Amino acid sequence: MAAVKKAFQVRLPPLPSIKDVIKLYKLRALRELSQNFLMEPRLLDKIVRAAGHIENHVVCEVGPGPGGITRSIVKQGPRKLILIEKDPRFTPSLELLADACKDVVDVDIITGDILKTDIAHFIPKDVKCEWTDPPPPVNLIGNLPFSVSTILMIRWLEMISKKDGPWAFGRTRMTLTFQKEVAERMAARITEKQRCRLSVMTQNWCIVNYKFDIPGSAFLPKPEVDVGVVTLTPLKQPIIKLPFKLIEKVVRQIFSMRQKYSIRGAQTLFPEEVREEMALTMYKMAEIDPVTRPFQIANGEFGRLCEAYKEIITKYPEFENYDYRAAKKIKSAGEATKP
Ligand SMILES: C[S@@+](CC[C@H](N)C(=O)[O-])C[C@H]1O[C@@H](n2cnc3c(N)ncnc32)[C@H](O)[C@@H]1O
Repeated sequence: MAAVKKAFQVRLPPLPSIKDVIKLYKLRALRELSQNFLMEPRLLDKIVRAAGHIENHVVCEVGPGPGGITRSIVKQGPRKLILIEKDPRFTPSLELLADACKDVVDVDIITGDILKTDIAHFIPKDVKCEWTDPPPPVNLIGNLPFSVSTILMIRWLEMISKKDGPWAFGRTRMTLTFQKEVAERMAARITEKQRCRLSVMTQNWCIVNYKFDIPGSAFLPKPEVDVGVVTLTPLKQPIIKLPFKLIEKVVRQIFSMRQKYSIRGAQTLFPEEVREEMALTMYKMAEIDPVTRPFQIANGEFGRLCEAYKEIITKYPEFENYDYRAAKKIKSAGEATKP
């Protein structure tokens, strides 16, 4: 099948509709793989448009499923398409599409788990840009499976912090869908209801742009929640310039008691005997009011708290590996075995 490339749109030869593809290959949606298919071409195009200019770009799509978004991507004339799909039942329909556009787009179909796939391996080396340059001609796009979206985002943020994987090529942009609540958390600013660990972590490395909502009714089968479309562009400089794991630990513990004074969460960074004293020192060094609630702390203020924590653990290295949850488990196991 020959595909014709126009100025800004690739016209594909006629293909069966996504609905027919699902019927043809008997693709009953699997709940365990968070399969909710988007059928409406207008919405599929809208997601891809949110990614901005992708003509001649290398595009990696996560979870293409029957290929609805994939078709919209192809129409924009990317140079190369990398499709990562865990469910092998979709391979024939993706191969059908790859064959239909083989004259204009080079398509790699990878049947595998996004959490175990080294995307960078499939990205041509010549797209590499400097970190401070505008983003490289590489885009990650996906109507993500709900079951992996948050884990994936945290992993990708760690890769961004290390300029690793798809970010070894520069500030690779992402256009992704999340459960509406998760998307709102990622974008939540100081004092907003959804503000949480994910807000601080995401905003520390990326500009988060909440684009639009998609109602659950647009998917087949209909999920119980609506969906939010978000674009993420890595920042040239993170707000907190410290190692990912240190920031994650401080932010996680501070948000562990969301409704309490934030110092209560910060105390859990230290062993019981020194907890109150050390957390107070940390707050004094950072010049943060201990009675502030976690969602009232700005990203830059979290930065000062992380710097203060780093100074404390440099002075007292014995606190560095303190793990509140593990210590609590050991304590309660000890109490359970007491006569
Ligand atoms: C919400 S559906 C989206 C399907 C399609 N892109 C659409 O918009 O209609 C999520 C897709 O991700 C796939 N998937 C689930 N877990 C995955 C994983 N760990 N790695 C790669 N793909 C995965 C599912 O099989 C499914 O095709």
